[in-house]
Amino acid sequence: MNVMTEQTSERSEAPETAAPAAAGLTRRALLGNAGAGLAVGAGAGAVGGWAVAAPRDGSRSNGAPALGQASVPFHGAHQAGIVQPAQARAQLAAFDLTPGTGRDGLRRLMKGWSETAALLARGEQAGAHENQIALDAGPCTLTVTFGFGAPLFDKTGLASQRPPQLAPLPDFPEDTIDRSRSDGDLWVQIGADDALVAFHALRVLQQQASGLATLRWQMSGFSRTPGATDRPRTPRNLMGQVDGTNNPRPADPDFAAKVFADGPGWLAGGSYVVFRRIRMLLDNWENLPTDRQERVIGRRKVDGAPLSGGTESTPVDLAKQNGDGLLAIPVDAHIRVAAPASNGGAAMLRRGFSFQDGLLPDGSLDAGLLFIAFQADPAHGFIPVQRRLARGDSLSRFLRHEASGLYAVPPGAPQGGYVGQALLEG
Ligand SMILES: C=CC1=C(C)c2cc3[nH]c(cc4nc(cc5[nH]c(cc1n2)c(C)c5CCC(=O)O)C(CCC(=O)O)=C4C)c(C)c3C=C
Ligand SMILES: [Fe+2]
Repeated sequence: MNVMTEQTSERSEAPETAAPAAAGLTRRALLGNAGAGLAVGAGAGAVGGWAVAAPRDGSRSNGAPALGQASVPFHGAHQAGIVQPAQARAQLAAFDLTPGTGRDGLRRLMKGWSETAALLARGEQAGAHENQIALDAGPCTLTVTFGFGAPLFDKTGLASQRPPQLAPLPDFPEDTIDRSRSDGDLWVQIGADDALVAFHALRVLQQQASGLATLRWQMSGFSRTPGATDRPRTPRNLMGQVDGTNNPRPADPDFAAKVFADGPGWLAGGSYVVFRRIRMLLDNWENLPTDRQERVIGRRKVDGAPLSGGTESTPVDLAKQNGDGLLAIPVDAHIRVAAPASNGGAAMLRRGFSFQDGLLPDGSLDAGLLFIAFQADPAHGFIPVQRRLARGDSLSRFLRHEASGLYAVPPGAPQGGYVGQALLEG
């Protein structure tokens, strides 16, 4: 049974990569199941209008394994953490290479990090750097995804291998980017359906990097917890919108062409990821009546259906007019301005997480979206779309782009190999 297929309607088309970790190898097994029982819920109760009766051992009432037992293999053609649905918790971070690390040091680091990520993804202990933070948890769908930032290539004598697509992103109008929370030599995206499991993975990787790379920035994110809704649904963001509906789907014939890079050789089957920390002006947003919020996005808030009619999954009709002759989806609606049809076919796979980092000096919430988008080429993905959004999107007046990064995401590592091997040993 595959827990991943239960998570949302969008998720059900993801490849079946999640599986129960082998019993006897999990951290939980090491403690004799003492930590089991909390993954889904505690006892019976009414949540969102429907009754929950979670078995005390943490297993699903439909016979699926407990949430904590679901695992996503680290090894494969593509890195884990791209096509799988976003987990409940995320740790995002960038590291800078320590002066003198060079290509040999980076090779050692990527080898060690890949070994650790593979162990943790199976629910095993981390070896020399184990700190027991997640000792009694299963793998909890942990994924660790690595990316290489542009400066890494110069620092390791690999400038000739740096793809032109890694050129710095342009400045967009109204950007207020804090460079100390942006960029970096190495990007790490950790996702898991448990906060301790995600934190544990980052802490272990940080300690393992000692002497080779230091943490440049770190951010925590979250999305919907599997099992929180009555049935699998597309998650909502902190503005209350259903977010992720019109993402490319793995089953689409052009999915790979949109998401995976076809070169240079060491990157073939990899991707490019754009990261943006986007703060939401929630006080302003929430002062807007729901019907105006819906016209800002172009979809209904209650169910994510396009304003051109139908249900969430109905294709958007950008030409549809209301009885008054006005466009059903306004000219400055987010889904019109961002659509591939408005941007020469530019597309990306969005896989973001919400964030909430306390209060700003003016008392407002420091909260929003850790926007993450994987794409075959940022020049035919994020860059043209963000250019148009910054000029003509009515959502942009409720947003502040505060941090940014662009990284090349190498293909997945085969069994016994490590991420970045083709670059570092090529
Ligand atoms: C440059 C790319 C994009 C940024 C930045 C961005 C920010 C952003 N988006 C939302 C909320 C929604 N976005 C939706 C759709 C959507 N967004 C983008 C691109 C960016 N969004 C695209 C390409 C699309 C799909 C357009 C289409 O083809 O229909 C939606 C609608 C539901 C969905 O399809 O996901 C919402 C809601 C926020 C809150 C935000 C910044 C914080
Ligand atoms: Fe969007």
